[in-house]
Amino acid sequence: MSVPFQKYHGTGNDFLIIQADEYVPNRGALAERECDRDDGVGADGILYLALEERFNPPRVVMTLVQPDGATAPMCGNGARCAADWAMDRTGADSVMIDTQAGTLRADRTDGGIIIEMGTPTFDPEEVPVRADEPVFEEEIEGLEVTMVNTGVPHAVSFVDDVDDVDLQTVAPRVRYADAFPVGTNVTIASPDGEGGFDQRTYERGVEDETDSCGTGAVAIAVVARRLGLTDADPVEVRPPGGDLQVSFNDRGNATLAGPVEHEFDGEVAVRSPTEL
Ligand SMILES: N[C@@H](CCC[C@H](N)C(=O)O)C(=O)O
Repeated sequence: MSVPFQKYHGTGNDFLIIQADEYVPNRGALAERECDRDDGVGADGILYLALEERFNPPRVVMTLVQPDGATAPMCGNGARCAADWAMDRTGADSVMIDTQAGTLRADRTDGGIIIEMGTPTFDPEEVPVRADEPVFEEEIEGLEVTMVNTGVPHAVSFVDDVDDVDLQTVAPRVRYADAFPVGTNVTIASPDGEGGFDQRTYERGVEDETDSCGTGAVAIAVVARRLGLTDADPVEVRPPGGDLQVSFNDRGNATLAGPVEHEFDGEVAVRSPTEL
């Protein structure tokens, strides 16, 4: 048996998209196999999308299954890819994306897709981090981090030059630190001198650095504003895979904007339950 997929990426953060009503007996096993860049199609995750066209604007229920087989409550670039996918199918220029972290509005722009990212929080219970107070610029496993949740947890650290950091060595220690009951993504940023930042993120669930992370870009902008490191709006954030813009609206919510590309389509084999 096989199921069709569409491959999308948002600034290099790439996903297989599978319609949620396709029969996939073990979503975790499929993600582990097909996200592998040597033996599978290769991706940072599989997005299962259920399109509900009866609403105006149309709605999409999004579930991200990561390469480790687990689901994540939110994904900024994934949500932008999901929006583009839904807009291609419906002709709409706006859609609502239902995620485990809330319902987000997405709109088509000249340069790609912009999405409203919910309200970021430093509250230790909501990040979550084992601490009595919000964690600002505290050393955890050798890295000075500020903890924020932008849909998923990020440990944000500002450094002089992101390219000077050995992320593969530094990040796993922080990602698995005892302070984080559900782990954390690790995002480093260096100021560009004009209110923007270069970004690198080591992602929980991928267990590796990715070319871009949308919730990470928002985390950088939110923390930088809070620490007085920028007053730019939009804040330009540059992960290795492309350029993202983070803005702030009247409701205190961040928006995330950037390009999305539909790369190719294909099919992946799925096993029937009797073969598992
Ligand atoms: N790449 C995503 C974030 C995906 C979830 C993350 N790896 C987690 O497990 O928290 C993004 O663009 O935000």
